[in-house]
Amino acid sequence: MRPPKPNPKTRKLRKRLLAEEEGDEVELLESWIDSGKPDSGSNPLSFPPLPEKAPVGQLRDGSFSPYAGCLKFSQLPLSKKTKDGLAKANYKDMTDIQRASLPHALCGRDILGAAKTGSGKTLAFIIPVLEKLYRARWGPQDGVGCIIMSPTRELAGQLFEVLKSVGKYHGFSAGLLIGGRKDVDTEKEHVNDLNILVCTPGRLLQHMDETPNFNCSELQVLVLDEADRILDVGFKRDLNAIISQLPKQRQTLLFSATQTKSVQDLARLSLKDPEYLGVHEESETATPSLLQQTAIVVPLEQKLDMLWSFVKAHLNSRMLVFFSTCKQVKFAFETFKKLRPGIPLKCLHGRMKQEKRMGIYSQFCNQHSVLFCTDVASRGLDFEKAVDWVVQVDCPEDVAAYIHRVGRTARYLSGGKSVLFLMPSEMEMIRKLEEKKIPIRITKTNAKRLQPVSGLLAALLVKYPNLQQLAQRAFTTYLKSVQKQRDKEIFDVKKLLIEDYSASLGLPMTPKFNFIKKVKGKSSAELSLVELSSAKKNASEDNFGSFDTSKEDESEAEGVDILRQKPTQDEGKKTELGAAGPPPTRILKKKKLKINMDRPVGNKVVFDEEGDPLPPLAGLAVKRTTDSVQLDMNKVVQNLKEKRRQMELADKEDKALYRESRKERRIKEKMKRKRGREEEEEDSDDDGATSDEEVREDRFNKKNKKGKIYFESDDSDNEETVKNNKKVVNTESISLAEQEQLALKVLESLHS
Ligand SMILES: Nc1ncnc2c1ncn2[C@@H]1O[C@H](COP(=O)(O)OP(=O)(O)OP(=O)(O)O)[C@@H](O)[C@H]1O
Repeated sequence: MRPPKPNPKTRKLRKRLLAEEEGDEVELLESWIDSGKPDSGSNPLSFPPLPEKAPVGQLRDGSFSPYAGCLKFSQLPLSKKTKDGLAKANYKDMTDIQRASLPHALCGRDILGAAKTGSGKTLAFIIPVLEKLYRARWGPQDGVGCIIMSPTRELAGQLFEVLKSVGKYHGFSAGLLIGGRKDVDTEKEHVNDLNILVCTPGRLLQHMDETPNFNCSELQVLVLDEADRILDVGFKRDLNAIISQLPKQRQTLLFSATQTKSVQDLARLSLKDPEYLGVHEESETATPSLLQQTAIVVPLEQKLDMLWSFVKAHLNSRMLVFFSTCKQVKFAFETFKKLRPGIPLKCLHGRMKQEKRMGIYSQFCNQHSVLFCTDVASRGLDFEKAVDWVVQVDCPEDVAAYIHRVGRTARYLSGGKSVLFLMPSEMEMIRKLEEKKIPIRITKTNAKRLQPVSGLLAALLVKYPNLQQLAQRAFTTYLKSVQKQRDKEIFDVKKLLIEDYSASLGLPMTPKFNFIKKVKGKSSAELSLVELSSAKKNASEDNFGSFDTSKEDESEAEGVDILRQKPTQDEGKKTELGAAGPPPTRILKKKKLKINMDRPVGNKVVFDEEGDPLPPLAGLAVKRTTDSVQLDMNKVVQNLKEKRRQMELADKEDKALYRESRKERRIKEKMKRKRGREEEEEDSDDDGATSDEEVREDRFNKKNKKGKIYFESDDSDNEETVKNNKKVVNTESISLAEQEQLALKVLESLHS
């Protein structure tokens, strides 16, 4: 069907001719756009998606907009300033999503735009924003006219750059409002003068809460890039608070490669008859056609070996490597850096300072290197020079996350490759990917090409104790992240060979953690990690096959078997760098660990026939065979129980002490803040948040706490502080003589 020609007798055309005569570009644009608008018609969300190859720009009534056949930006009713900006940035031909959405967006309609990663969604909303404000003759005095929101700071920065380049001939003021910047006060002074805000939800809300007279009541356009992410639970509170402060009369544009169609989500945004434009829905694949995707089956304990081998085999590539948590990123980065693979390594995660994050981002754009990162880099980022490989060491939380991660390569017209490490227990992910039209080839590990790195890591951990801590944190945060995943079909922490994983990080002992409760009907409040892995070993045997439990079971029956020994100094030297090879076999079981808790690590304990421990060397004389060593198990168990009780008591005391000191510290911090020394909430690397999601959660809580200091006078901690302060002030303000008298009185009362 051909686009209808505008009737020359219409009022619209007369208006246009008049505008042409007067040289009024805005009037001209308005009349052009009016002539392309459909007269009426409602657009239910079930509006059929446009076939990829059909002409885009179809209107609700089935006809085509006069601009439907446009292939170039120059054919659209755009202001000269925008056209010049586009030409200067070398944008000439429109991509599918731009062709589909611009005719609607320019008419002022709400849009739900979905198109593959790297297909040019950014211009599909930047252009309408500029045009809307231009046609409204928006000026500095009009304040905030448009808000463009992004889930991450890096992406916000990138959008801001595109806005600056395409909008360079317009006179609008625009600002980048993202967390982690220290100049929030300067920002507060200027934010009211800005016409376009490119921001993350947290920072925008901060201004809404704290900046005097911050006003968005005249907002014309709201854009959510990566809309499904911003509408996700992680941003729910922030977004709801923001939306409640925006006028309902506005244009709303939502874009993402994995668009939400949830009516609930859309209701939250009060969309009006939105156009759903899923330009690639009919496409054979949901990912870019030039992307080659592979999955490799890798057991958890071989993931780092595999990564190391992969990096070593691709030294001339630009590679993005995704992990689940910040600590894993940090661990892999710090250890691999020390092992010098022969290519620059970088890391990017939500716990880093903002300047550093931005620095890393631009360095990675300009240099062949490997960037270890969390999902903070998974969405929207368009690296200046093409990324060759996307490696996913940990399985993404869902198909959408997969699409965004791999979408960092094969962007626009370029090709790219991706590889996903999948554990045997995660193979269900393949089915889910295929179901969503993601073509992925599965391969198996080539054992010959695998370069084991665990031995090297173990040596590094001995040499650098801080790395040991990092390894422990990487270990725990990873397990925690698996435990927290919603898709239990894929993620099951109980299927993991935890001890082997710990060994693969180079850890001499499997760390304990206590966040998994009640396994297989056990009612103890907290089970140790080792208990958990023993409980599940049988279940996971099928998957991993190679784990030989027979010996361990035998020795456990004895109840007093040898603990895994910490390498002596000499042994430690043997495992120095270069002496690659798997770490010594690890024999860790619940009971062994309990014994281990009671005495210094690294000593082999041998028991006599009464079940009493022998001095270290006496053990050498004891021949350890099941027949010759008859142990009184009851006594041993009783001993252990008693020791455990003592440990628990000591633990309780420790906890009480810790609580006390934490309380004091909190009081001090609150006082400090009260005195006006408010600090940015960034980057305290030690507070245990695991993923970027938790980092954001942390920030939210901190922000709330900050608020409470000023408004909650009934806080008991606060009261105490105030009372204490009063006391201090009183004592300080009385004279020395008075103080002596006071002391005497106290002494007297004590004597009597
Ligand atoms: N019309 C165009 N002509 C040439 N290049 C374009 C055009 N539109 C976009 N590009 C380029 O394509 C690349 C990807 O664009 P963009 O970042 O907007 O993709 P996206 O769809 O938003 O991706 P993602 O879903 O990952 O966020 C960018 O480098 C951009 O400069």
